[in-house]
Amino acid sequence: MAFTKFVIRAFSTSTLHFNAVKTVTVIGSGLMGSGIAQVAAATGHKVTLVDKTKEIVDKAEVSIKKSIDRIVKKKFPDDAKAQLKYSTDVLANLNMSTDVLTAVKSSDLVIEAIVENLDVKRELFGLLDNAAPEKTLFASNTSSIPIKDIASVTKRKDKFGGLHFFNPVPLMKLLEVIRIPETSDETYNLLDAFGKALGKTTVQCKDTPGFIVNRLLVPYMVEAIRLVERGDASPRDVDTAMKLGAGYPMGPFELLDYVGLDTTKFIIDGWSKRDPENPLFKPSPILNKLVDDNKLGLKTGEGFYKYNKQ
Ligand SMILES: CC(=O)CC(=O)SCCNC(=O)CCNC(=O)[C@H](O)C(C)(C)COP(=O)(O)OP(=O)(O)OC[C@H]1O[C@@H](n2cnc3c(N)ncnc32)[C@H](O)[C@@H]1OP(=O)(O)O
Ligand SMILES: NC(=O)C1=CN([C@@H]2O[C@H](COP(=O)(O)OP(=O)(O)OC[C@H]3O[C@@H](n4cnc5c(N)ncnc54)[C@H](O)[C@@H]3O)[C@@H](O)[C@H]2O)C=CC1
Repeated sequence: MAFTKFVIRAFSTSTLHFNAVKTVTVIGSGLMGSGIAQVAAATGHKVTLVDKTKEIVDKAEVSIKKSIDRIVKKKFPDDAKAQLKYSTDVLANLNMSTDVLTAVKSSDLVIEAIVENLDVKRELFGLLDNAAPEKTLFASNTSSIPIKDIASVTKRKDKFGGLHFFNPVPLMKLLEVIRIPETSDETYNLLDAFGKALGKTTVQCKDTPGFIVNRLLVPYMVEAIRLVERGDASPRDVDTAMKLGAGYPMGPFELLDYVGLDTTKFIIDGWSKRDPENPLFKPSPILNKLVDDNKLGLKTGEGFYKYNKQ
C-alpha cells in the first residue's frame, strides 16, 4: 500500500514524468522534420515521416542515412558491427510516407514541421483534427508563428503545444516547449517528457513570437544583414568577427544560409506584419532579393555564400 502510494506520488510530481509517447508522426521531411524523425527513431519511438511526394521523402531518407553515418563513426569509431546495428535499429523505427491521414491514425503525437506559413499550417491541422484519434497530441515546430493561431483551427487546444527544435536537430541539445493557455498540464508534461526522452534539455516559454531563442537570434541575424546593406563590412568579415570576437560557432551569414533564407524571410515578414513599427522587424532588401532569386542558402547551393551541391 505504502509502496503504491509512493509510486503514484513519484509519477504525479511536476518534475518526474513517464514518456507515454511511443508512436510519432512527423509532417514535413525537410531540414527540420528529417532531423526530428531521426532523433525520435534513434530514441526508440516508432516514427512515420510524411511529405507531399515520394521524391521528397526519398531525399529525406538519404539525408537521414548520411547523418546516421556521421553519428556512428563518432559513436563507435572502430566497431563496424556496432555501427551497423545502430543504423539498422534506427532505420527499423522509421517509416516514410506520403499519406498523412493514415499515418496520424495510429499516432500518440503529431509534430508538424512544414513551411513557415500560417494558412498552410492551419489547413493541415484542420484535416488532421478530423483524422487523428481524440487522444493524439498535436505540436508545431514553428519558428515564429504564435501556437494559438495554429491551434485555434482544431477542437483539441488542450492537447496542443509547441515543440521548437534547433538545426541540426541531431546535434543541438535544446528544445523549447511551448504552452498556450488551453494546453492541459497533462499535455504539457507529456510533451516535456517526450523532449527529455529524445535527450534534449527542455526550457519552457510562453507563446510569444520567436519564443526565447529566435526572438534574440533572428533580429541579430537581420541586423548583420543591415550592417552589410549600409556598406559597413562584408559578410565574410562580419562572420569572422562574430566567430573570433564573440565565440559563436558560426557567423550570422553562415547561420542564415544554414537555417534557410526563405525561412528567415517568412519569420521577419510575419513579425513585421504584426508589429510594423518595430525597426528590428523591418524587411531587408538584400534578403528579399536573394529569396526572389531562389538563393535560399545551403539547401539550394547558394545564399550569402556558394556551396558545392552534393
Ligand atoms: C530558425 C529556428 O527556428 C531555430 C534554429 O534552428 S536557429 C539555428 C540554431 N543552430 C545553430 O545556431 C547552429 C550553430 N552551429 C553549430 O553549433 C555548429 O557549427 C554545428 C554543430 C552545426 C557544426 O559543428 P562544427 O564543429 O562547426 O562543424 P562540423 O565539424 O561540420 O561538425 C561537428 C561534428 O558534428 C557532426 N555533424 C554535423 N552536422 C551533423 C548532422 N546533421 N548529423 C550528424 N552529425 C553531424 C560532424 O560530422 C562533426 O563530427 P566530428 O566531430 O566527428 O567530425
Ligand atoms: N530551418 C531551421 O533552422 C528551422 C526551422 N524551423 C521551422 O520548422 C518548419 C520547417 O522548416 P524547414 O524544415 O527548415 O523547412 P524545409 O523547407 O526544409 O522543409 C519543409 C518541408 O515541408 C513540406 N511541406 C510543405 N507543406 C506540406 C504539407 N501540407 N504536407 C506535408 N509536407 C509539406 C515541404 O515539401 C518540405 O519538404 C518551419 O515552420 C520552420 O520555421 C524550426 C526550427 C529551425
